[in-house]
Amino acid sequence: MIHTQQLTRTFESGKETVEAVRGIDLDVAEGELVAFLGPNGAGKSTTLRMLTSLLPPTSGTATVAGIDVTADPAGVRSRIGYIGQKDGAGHNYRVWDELLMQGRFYGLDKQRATERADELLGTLDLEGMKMRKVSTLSGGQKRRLDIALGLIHEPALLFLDEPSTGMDPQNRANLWDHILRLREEFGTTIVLTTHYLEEADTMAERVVVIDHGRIIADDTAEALKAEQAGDRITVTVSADDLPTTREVVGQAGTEVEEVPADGCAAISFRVDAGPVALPRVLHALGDKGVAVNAATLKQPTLDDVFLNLTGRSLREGAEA
Ligand SMILES: Nc1ncnc2c1ncn2[C@@H]1O[C@H](COP(=O)(O)OP(=O)(O)OP(=O)(O)O)[C@@H](O)[C@H]1O
Repeated sequence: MIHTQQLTRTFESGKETVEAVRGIDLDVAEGELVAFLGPNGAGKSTTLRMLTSLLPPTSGTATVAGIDVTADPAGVRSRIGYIGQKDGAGHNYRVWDELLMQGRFYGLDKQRATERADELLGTLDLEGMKMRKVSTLSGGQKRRLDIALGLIHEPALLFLDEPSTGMDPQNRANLWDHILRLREEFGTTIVLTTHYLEEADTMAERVVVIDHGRIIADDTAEALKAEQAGDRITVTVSADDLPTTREVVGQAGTEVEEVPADGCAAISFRVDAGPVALPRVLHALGDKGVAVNAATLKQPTLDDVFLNLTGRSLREGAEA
């Protein structure tokens, strides 16, 4: 569905050259749900804008839905839906009129535009809003209308730039229900950007981590966490039990770290499958007569993955 080779975009800003996207190679298959995750300024939106033909690449190539973005930008646009960061609906129009206008803009005849508008009002739970002016909708309703507008011409590929930014958790969950339903019902390929870690983690099946204009990791959230960070067990034992604990832990895991405290020490170590390893380690320690004062298991987040890859926290970047 998407194929890019060394996709690059630079901006001239005064005397400075900003390398926003530096050679991205990406393949997205039909039906995938892919999240671009990265801190502010990483190049996510610029990449999306090139893929949607809104911005010409400085160099490199991109084929989207079988069409070269540089050779035929209008062809790309007719085959995709794009929902940008700012809402695109005209605030003085009624929801229904907005949908019909968008349908006609994409070349649907009146009957088809009406059918699609009706379908989408249903799919996106906006039936009650049909005759309301856009300006009177809540933030979550407006965002759902944006999505309906992006889908009116039944694109097989949908791009969403930070679809849930600024939404409260309930609206965000609701929006995700709708996005996931689109996939299930229509097999829509979805590419979105986010800097919400939890969102990328739980919703997208594939996470493309972007930093400084480059893809630095690309896999399922599960695989990224297992490869890049791993589960960590920490056991606290008395100083007397330290030598035996070191021995057991050395056999059970890797990357062992020791933090001494008053008369005791916390030993933490990395394991592959924490929930399985933890009881085994506790058993092994018990068998050797070690009294464990406390034990914790920490499973990694995508922030740990980002930290491991870059030495920086994505959370800090996102809040900057
Ligand atoms: N029109 C422009 N002129 C100059 N620099 C630009 C322009 N558009 C983007 N940039 C720069 O390109 C870099 C990448 O920006 P981009 O908007 O793609 O990042 P992003 O990952 O989408 O960030 P955010 O999460 O904040 O939306 C940033 O350094 C940004 O300042």
